[in-house]
Amino acid sequence: MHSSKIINGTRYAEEIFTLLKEEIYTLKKLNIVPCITAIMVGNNPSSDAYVKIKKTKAKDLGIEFRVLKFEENIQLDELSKSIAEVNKDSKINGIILQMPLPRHMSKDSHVLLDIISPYKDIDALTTYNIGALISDTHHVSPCTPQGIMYVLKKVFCDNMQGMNAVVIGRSKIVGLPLSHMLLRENCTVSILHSSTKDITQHTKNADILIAAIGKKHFIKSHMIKEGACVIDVGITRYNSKLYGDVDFDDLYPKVSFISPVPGGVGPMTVAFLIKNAITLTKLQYNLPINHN
Ligand SMILES: NC(=O)C1=CN([C@@H]2O[C@H](COP(=O)(O)OP(=O)(O)OC[C@H]3O[C@@H](n4cnc5c(N)ncnc54)[C@H](OP(=O)(O)O)[C@@H]3O)[C@@H](O)[C@H]2O)C=CC1
Ligand SMILES: Nc1nc(=O)c2c([nH]1)NC[C@@H]1CN(c3ccc(C(=O)N[C@@H](CCC(=O)O)C(=O)O)cc3)C=[N+]21
Repeated sequence: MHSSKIINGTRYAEEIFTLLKEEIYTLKKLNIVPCITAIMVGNNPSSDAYVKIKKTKAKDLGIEFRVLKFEENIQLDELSKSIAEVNKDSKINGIILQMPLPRHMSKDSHVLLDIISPYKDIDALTTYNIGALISDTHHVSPCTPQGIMYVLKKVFCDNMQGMNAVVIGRSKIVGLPLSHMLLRENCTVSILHSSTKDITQHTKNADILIAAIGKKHFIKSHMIKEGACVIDVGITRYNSKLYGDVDFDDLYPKVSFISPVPGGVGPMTVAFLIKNAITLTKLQYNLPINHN
């Protein structure tokens, strides 16, 4: 059982990195150094910050991390060709197409993602890997939802059966895959979004509430049930400070568990990104993979 009310994502991430270090060491003995490439399009200060965090962690662990940056106004054809080249490069084991893409190409994001081989798809966002998750035949799944499930399993000692889980947000990278994973743990899942009529009516019913919206301090204490477990995914940068979707101080007295921003879900995302990269590298070399 988790001993404090505050879910310490940084500590859980360290737990995962300790295990991953051993796997990286084993690969090294076989002369294999996993190599990740992040593809960035346009200038987005948040994306720069996130990619920097990923790169620093990868390098710390002895994993190679390359960044390929393209101009915002690059043509779709040219970008597609470049992604295909990275995909073909046998030295590159895992690819991240950093989201969001510039507005003018966001409608084409699935076309661009599907250029990536499912065996190099660290974010598990290709059509194949989304299908594999649903059919339970996946090797990798999206990083942030994996990180959230890891901490929830710790908090609830692997038993979430019958709990009401309410997810706000239905993106392909967070809300949607997370909802599926909660369903697989036998939670009763509600997915809320921008057209949901009475958000509070649903959130008040949540034993587990997950906010993945991107709206600063959207969740206030009157919106939750006494004793709820609240996971804050949203990150808004405002005056160079980070804010979650949850008003932490307001909710704190009422919750059983709460994840902070920063120091909650973010570090878990990075941990599972590295884990996925190692899994994909092992698959490419036909080595046995660790399912834990
Ligand atoms: N900590 C971490 O590791 C990560 C954090 N994030 C952060 O999480 C947040 C969400 O990211 P992402 O899923 O990519 O974002 P998207 O913008 O793709 O999705 C946001 C979701 O929130 C819903 N939404 C927006 N406004 C409201 C509202 N007023 N009421 C109810 N629902 C609303 C949208 O509904 P609709 O579908 O109807 O538009 C949409 O489904 C962002 O702040 C992002 O920075 C993201 C990934 C990892
Ligand atoms: N293709 C793709 N894959 C992603 O995984 C992806 C993406 N696109 N687009 C954006 C989101 C966001 N994201 C985060 C990564 C690290 C932290 C993180 O480490 N946060 C720390 C510190 C944040 C800081 O100090 O800036 C924390 O919350 O404590 C957060 C968020 C990955 N994303």
